[in-house]
Amino acid sequence: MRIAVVGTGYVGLVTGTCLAETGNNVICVDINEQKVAQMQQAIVPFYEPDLEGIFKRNIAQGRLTFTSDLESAIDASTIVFLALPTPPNEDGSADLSYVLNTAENIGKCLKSFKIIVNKSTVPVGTADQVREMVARHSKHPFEVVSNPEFLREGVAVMDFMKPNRIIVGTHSEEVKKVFSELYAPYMRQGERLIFMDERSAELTKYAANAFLATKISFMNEISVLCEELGANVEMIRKGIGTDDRIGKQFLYAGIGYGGSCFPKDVQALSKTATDIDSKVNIVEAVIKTNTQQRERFFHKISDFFGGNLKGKRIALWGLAFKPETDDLREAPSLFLIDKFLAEGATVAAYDPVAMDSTRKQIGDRITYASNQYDALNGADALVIVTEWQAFRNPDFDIMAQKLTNKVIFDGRNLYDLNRMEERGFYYNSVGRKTILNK
Ligand SMILES: NC(=O)c1ccc[n+]([C@@H]2O[C@H](COP(=O)([O-])OP(=O)(O)OC[C@H]3O[C@@H](n4cnc5c(N)ncnc54)[C@H](O)[C@@H]3O)[C@@H](O)[C@H]2O)c1
Ligand SMILES: O=c1ccn([C@@H]2O[C@H](COP(=O)(O)OP(=O)(O)O[C@H]3O[C@H](CO)[C@@H](O)[C@H](O)[C@H]3O)[C@@H](O)[C@H]2O)c(=O)[nH]1
Repeated sequence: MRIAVVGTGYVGLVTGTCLAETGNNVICVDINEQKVAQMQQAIVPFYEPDLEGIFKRNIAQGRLTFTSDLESAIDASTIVFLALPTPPNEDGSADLSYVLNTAENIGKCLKSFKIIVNKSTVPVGTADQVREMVARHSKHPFEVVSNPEFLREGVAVMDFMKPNRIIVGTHSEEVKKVFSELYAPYMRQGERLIFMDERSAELTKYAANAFLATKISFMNEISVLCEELGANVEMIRKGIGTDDRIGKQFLYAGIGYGGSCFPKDVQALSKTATDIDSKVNIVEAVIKTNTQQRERFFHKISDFFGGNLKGKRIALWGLAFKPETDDLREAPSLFLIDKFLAEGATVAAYDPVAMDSTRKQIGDRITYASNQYDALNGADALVIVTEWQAFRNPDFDIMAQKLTNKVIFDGRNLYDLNRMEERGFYYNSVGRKTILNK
């Protein structure tokens, strides 16, 4: 099939590349000309494991091309995917300007029938708005489909190639046929392609993210109880996760969820409810707990130093909001950095891939270490923010030598408590007892 993908971020480029991989002809459009030039030279513009190989292969085979010219891409395609940003407005609602401006531009250049597919995360009713916008500028027939994306950064290619399910919101039988064919190569079992109306598809995406965020906030609340009551949240996780009705995933307590999706989508769902004079009590509690969780983590560190961080050197392991990405959107590291600096501490950070993106965003407000151990030189405490594999089994002897104090605050529960006790560290993690150094 001939496909255009508008927006080449984590979703758009993965979508375009993975659709090319199954034989489709894909042209990717981005407004950022520098990014387009990079992709035309077969350079992936961000870090996403497993993308580069299939990206290069499909470019070499002529099935994956790039342009900044929307009209030529629309002319060359029958299906047009929108994978555009929907960042939060100040009031928490989703900013639809990228999607609606593009819909307007598509309307203006429509010359024949197209299926316009929204892959961005958008509030209920956006498909209708896109339809109205295109129709305002075009007399040609078209369909608007809601096809929300569920991939996770860091495993995006696998998630796209082997999805748990694909949701397609459409009322058109013709579209159902086209999508059944388009997505057949990605289906392990036929029933994973779920057709529904557009509004339900739009809400399914928010419900999924809000539910996952709820699991996390729930466990974070339990972690607070664990700390107060002398229980171990990892035991609770195992204890409840083995119940199939609960499931093992997304039960990891930590420093609260971050990333480009959960914070904004949970907020947007709450705003949607407010706009219709409804109330989503659980969702609002999830947001509150998430904020409290990261603040609580900061206060534990501050309290350790008697409430005075002035002149303290903090080593930070991890900047990305999660491992295997360079994405910093709503990363807990940025929250902590702001707090540390505001309190007069200095920060030396190390992240295996997100140092360039951090430097672009916050410049030299912190120092960037060339490896994880150099970040520890003369530090009063190590704070672990992202659970990169390289942090899981570090050399504790080197750490002990480099740190001024053998003090670790671990927001990801990476280490065994007994081993930390043997090693003589002060070790403060989430929802577990604190190990006091000898
Ligand atoms: N990142 C994820 O893991 C993920 C997963 C599922 C859904 N989503 C949703 O998908 C959407 C896209 O997210 P993302 O993370 O890929 O965004 P992103 O910020 O990584 O990428 C967006 C891209 O769109 C481009 N763009 C902006 N305006 C444009 C225009 N007018 N024409 C062409 N290109 C334009 C930008 O230059 C950028 O390359 C959002 O709604 C997001 O909520 C994201
Ligand atoms: O048990 C857990 C699982 C995750 N997290 C945190 O939750 C956030 C989000 O993690 P994850 O879901 O792995 O990353 P994303 O790439 O943001 O993916 C989410 O957001 C995407 C955008 O909507 C969706 O497509 C995905 O299905 C959804 O998992 C991160 O800060 C994680 O540290 C926890 O704290 N505990």
